[in-house]
Amino acid sequence: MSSIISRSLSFFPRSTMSTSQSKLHIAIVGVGLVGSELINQILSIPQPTSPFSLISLSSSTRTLFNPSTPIQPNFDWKFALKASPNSADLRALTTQLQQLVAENKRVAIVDNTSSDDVAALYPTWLRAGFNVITPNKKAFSGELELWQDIIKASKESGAKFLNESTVGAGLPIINTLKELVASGDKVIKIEGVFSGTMSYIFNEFSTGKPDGPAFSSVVSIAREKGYTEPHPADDLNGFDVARKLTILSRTISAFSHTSTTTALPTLQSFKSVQTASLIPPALEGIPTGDEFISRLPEFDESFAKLRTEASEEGDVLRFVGVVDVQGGVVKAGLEKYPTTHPFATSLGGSDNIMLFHTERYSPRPLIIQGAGAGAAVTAMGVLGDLLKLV
Ligand SMILES: NC(=O)C1=CN([C@@H]2O[C@H](COP(=O)(O)OP(=O)(O)OC[C@H]3O[C@@H](n4cnc5c(N)ncnc54)[C@H](OP(=O)(O)O)[C@@H]3O)[C@@H](O)[C@H]2O)C=CC1
Ligand SMILES: N[C@@H](CC=O)C(=O)O
Ligand code: NA
Repeated sequence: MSSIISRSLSFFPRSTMSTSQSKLHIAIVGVGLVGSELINQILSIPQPTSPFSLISLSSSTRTLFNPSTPIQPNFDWKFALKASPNSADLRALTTQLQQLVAENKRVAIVDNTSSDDVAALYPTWLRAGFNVITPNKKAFSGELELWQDIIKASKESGAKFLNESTVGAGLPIINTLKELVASGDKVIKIEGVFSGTMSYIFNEFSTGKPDGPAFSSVVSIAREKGYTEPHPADDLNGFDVARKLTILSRTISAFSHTSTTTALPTLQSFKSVQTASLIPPALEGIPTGDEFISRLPEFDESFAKLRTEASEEGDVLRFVGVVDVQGGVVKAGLEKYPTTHPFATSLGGSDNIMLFHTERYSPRPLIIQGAGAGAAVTAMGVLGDLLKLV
């Protein structure tokens, strides 16, 4: 991590980074796994030269806001946030941040929640001149109108939205895709393993042998490792992959300067993606992640049967996604691959792998692979976006 930070910092002349007026004022909303790690990473940048001033933190219940005394490395922010007399109020925070913009200060708001309500505020924040940085997929993969309003608001005000960690966590997926299409390349197809959780589950569960660990036990471990969404069903129903495919499709359409993407369907939301869920019907709609995990062992036998069938054909199971621009298809589901296929041989842990087939990268695709979930790599992608702003 530190090598990435020091490499990025060396891009910026020190004289432009040190005054508090010129620093980027950061307000963080959501201090769970990713949010806490992001705070650590921001505060690990040597303070005198840091381009950032961390001025506000919000959980779902409390807020700290103090632009005159930014948060410093040894400050016990967890205790201070819990003890704060100010309840969380994003409308009030918006007004406070507007005051900073009026004083010519640069502001970025970082959403580390998975909340639709927070995501719905992005157009307001962009119009107010705040840059929006987030690993939250909701706004970019939800209703088309919100996505269109975000693009419009960013164009109107010049404030940026950056969302690298929404696909492949810290892997450089969104930035690479934007550069490919903005430079005139034409995407033919993107395919791969887009879920760290699904990757971990099937790398462990389906190795080509007829038996192995119980499905429910690998799901529990994926959750303990911090790979899953707050509710693991959001991974297992394929919606997390469908959201990522929606983000990629919309990024292609929004940042291309050619009109060669006409076959690509305009997705009304991630629900328009053809998605094959792995949730047994009896577990649909279970409200909490804990209850979901406790009921999952009831279905271990049927998952074991799928594993045995694949193994008898010399195959492994992998959950994959495709954005087929030429064929006009966007889909996600469980597939079988021979044990010699790269999806079987080269993935480990929470690895994602994405193959970009483009006019320039043809016949051999551009391939990006590495950890695609986990707090450290996700926060790094968010910090990378913040560094792009300074
Ligand atoms: N974990 C990973 O590997 C990856 C995660 N992501 C994305 O990063 C985001 C965060 O994930 P993660 O940290 O794992 O999730 P967590 O559940 O650990 O953290 C989310 C936090 O958001 C807070 N929150 C919810 N609603 C609000 C609100 N209205 N205002 C302020 N805070 C709120 C919750 O706070 P409270 O505790 O107070 O309820 C919770 O602590 C998600 O969108 C996820 O999809 C993206 C890539 C990878
Ligand atoms: N739950 C997601 C986290 C990253 O987006 C995944 O498993 O990939
Ligand atoms: Na990424």
